[in-house]
Amino acid sequence: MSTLGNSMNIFWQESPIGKLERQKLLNQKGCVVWITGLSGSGKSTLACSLSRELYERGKLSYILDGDNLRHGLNKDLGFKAEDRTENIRRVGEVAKLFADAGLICIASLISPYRKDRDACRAMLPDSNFIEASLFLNERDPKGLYKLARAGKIKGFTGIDDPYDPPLNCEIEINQKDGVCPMPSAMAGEVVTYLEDKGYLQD
Ligand SMILES: Nc1ncnc2c1ncn2[C@@H]1O[C@H](COP(=O)(O)OS(=O)(=O)O)[C@@H](OP(=O)(O)O)[C@H]1O
Ligand SMILES: Nc1ncnc2c1ncn2[C@@H]1O[C@H](COP(=O)(O)OP(=O)(O)O)[C@@H](O)[C@H]1O
Repeated sequence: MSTLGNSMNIFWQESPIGKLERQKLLNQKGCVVWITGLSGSGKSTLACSLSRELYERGKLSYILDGDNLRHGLNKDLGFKAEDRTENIRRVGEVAKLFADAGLICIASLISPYRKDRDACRAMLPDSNFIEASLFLNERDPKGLYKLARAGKIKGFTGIDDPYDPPLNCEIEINQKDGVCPMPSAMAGEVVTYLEDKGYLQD
């Protein structure tokens, strides 16, 4: 019996089927690929391309996209620092459940604060948290940078709200000779990492 946060008298309920059995069923290892980067840096594009590539190899993944989660689970949160921190904490907890289910969970969020990403990493066992960082040219398909620069959006990441780049991430995707890699090439980098580390078999 324990007391956690605001909950008292709570008990951990064991499941009859464990992570190892689920992984065997799926012939893969559960993990979290956490994609971080500025708005418009290509996070969703990489997440989608990676999910499709894994599907084509018979591997089950699920995307947790920041924008999408703010339509439901996180719709009570805004963009002030404590809301972003709570956003990342919740997504970290959900990602942990997906990884425990045996899936390759792809989280794509700006996740601007290093301490919040590190807290998610600490939730996952056995280095199952793979941080992929995007350093690509800024794009503005939604017109948000234009609005932020005009002062019409306050606290926009990279304009008047901070972004802490990772110091030691597992995968770094950069421009090559000033050219942005194709989405399939970005996904390929991540797939190669997962393959080399043994995540694509049980
Ligand atoms: N102030 C401000 N700063 C940054 N981004 C903003 C802001 N307001 C709205 N948006 C839109 O919200 C998307 C980012 O949501 P996230 O949940 O990934 O953000 S965070 O991780 O909590 O910082 C982000 O989506 P992406 O462009 O896909 O990153 C924007 O569309
Ligand atoms: N590797 C890429 N090559 C060319 N265009 C890209 C690439 N990655 C993203 N884009 C384009 O850049 C824009 C922003 O990408 P998106 O994935 O929505 O970024 P984010 O999720 O980080 O906001 C989109 O218009 C997308 O089509």
